[in-house]
Parts: sequence; structure tokens; C-alpha cells
Amino acid sequence: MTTPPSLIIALDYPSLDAALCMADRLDPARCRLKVGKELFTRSGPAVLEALHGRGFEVFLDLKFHDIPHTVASAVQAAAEQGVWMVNVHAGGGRRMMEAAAECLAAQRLATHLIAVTVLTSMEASDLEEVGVGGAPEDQVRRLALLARDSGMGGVVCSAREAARLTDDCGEAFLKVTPGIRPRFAAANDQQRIMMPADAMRAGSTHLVVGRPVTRAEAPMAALEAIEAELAGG
Ligand SMILES: O=C(O)c1cc(=O)[nH]c(=O)n1[C@@H]1O[C@H](COP(=O)(O)O)[C@@H](O)[C@H]1O
Repeated sequence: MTTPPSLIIALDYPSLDAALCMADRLDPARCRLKVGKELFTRSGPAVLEALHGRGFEVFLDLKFHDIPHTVASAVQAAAEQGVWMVNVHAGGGRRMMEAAAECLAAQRLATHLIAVTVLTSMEASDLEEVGVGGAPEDQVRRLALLARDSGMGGVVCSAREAARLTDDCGEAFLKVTPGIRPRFAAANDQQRIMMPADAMRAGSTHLVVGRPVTRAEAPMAALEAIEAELAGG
């Protein structure tokens, strides 16, 4: 029986009130929450305090991508606010990722630090346009190995790449996978997608789900359907 991955619900909302309205329908024992660029730009650190006050573990998804000192300082700022996980963009390179990892280690901050590889919205033609030839999974693997060697605890990738990354980087290396689409959900702008149970079997350690739940007519029913699919194995 495959261990069900942890569910992370993406609170992509235009206001703190809307995000908390959804959060108040969720159970911290059944899911973690992700705060991304839209909500954090609207509400700032207040959203972290509000969600932590409700007992949630929070993934702060700002995909930091800058010079090493700037990213190390930003990751430290996130970790000092008690977030469970924070991400950087592996495209920032080895020295940027090492600086961030070393900063958290030096400060003994326990926040999970992971790196985004190739956005799940991208396919081969998109990568080609930005100068990256070859298949997305090859670029994901290249960046995942670099992230591992730079002290990251895992990566963001699509579930399509999870199995290979487990082979390359080990079971303990976190595979946080957005682009999760139950049968009832539209793909939207996601390209490299996978159904929840298939993602679990592929070795994803954490499923990131946004619009299939947050934009559903009945969000709680949608969430329960995903949980049931995962429980079914
Ligand atoms: O780092 C992320 O969370 C992320 C990386 C990635 O490659 N793809 C991706 O979709 N995400 C985020 O995951 C969430 C996916 O949301 P839905 O497409 O609505 O399920 C959004 O908040 C995205 O910003």
C-alpha cells in the first residue's frame, strides 16, 4: 500500500478574507496550506500569522530567484516567521541555493527548503523558447540533482518526474507536485498534469492542489473526492 502523500491546498485568493474563509473550512490535521504570490502580495505576513493561529502548517511559495545574499536573507525572513516550507527557483544556481541552505543551517531554522525545477505549466516548446533544449524531464532531473547537491531538501516538479527523481535522489528527497488534476477538474494553464492517485503511485511526497478545490462549486466535496481517491490507493 503506497503511503498517501500529504495534501497542500493552494490558497490562491485575491484577499485575506477570501483565503481565511476557505481555511476555516479546512482541517489542519488533513492538509497543509500554500500561500503564493497573489495572496502574499495582497496581505503580506498577516496571512502567515492568521493561518499559524489556526494551527496550519504553511508552505510559503514565493519562488525566490535572486543573487545569493538576497535569497539567503529572504529565506531566513520566511523561516523566522515559522513557515513549514519555503521555495527558491533552482534556476538561480548552485551558489544561490547553497547560500540559502547554509543560512538556515547556521540559524538552526527548521523550515523545509526546496527548489522549483521546471514549472508544471511548461512543456518542451516553452523551454525551447527560453533557450532550454530537450525534454522537460531532462531539465527537471538536471535541476533536481543540482538542488540536491546544493543542500535542498527536495524540489517542486510534476508528478510525471517523481519516480525518476526518487531513483536519482532517494525516497527522503521531497517531491512536491502541483499540476494535480482529478478526473473532474480542468487542466487550466497546467501542462504536465497527473491524477491524484497516479501521482501518489508515482512517488510524489506532497500533492499541491489549488483550483480543483478552491474553484470547485462544492470545494469540500471536491477535497473529499481527492482524499477518497488517495485512500483508494
Ligand atoms: O511552486 C509552486 O507551488 C508551483 C510550481 C509549479 O511548477 N507549478 C505550480 O502550479 N505551482 C503552484 O501550485 C499551485 C497550483 O494551483 P492549481 O493549478 O490551481 O492546482 C499554484 O499556486 C501555482 O503557483
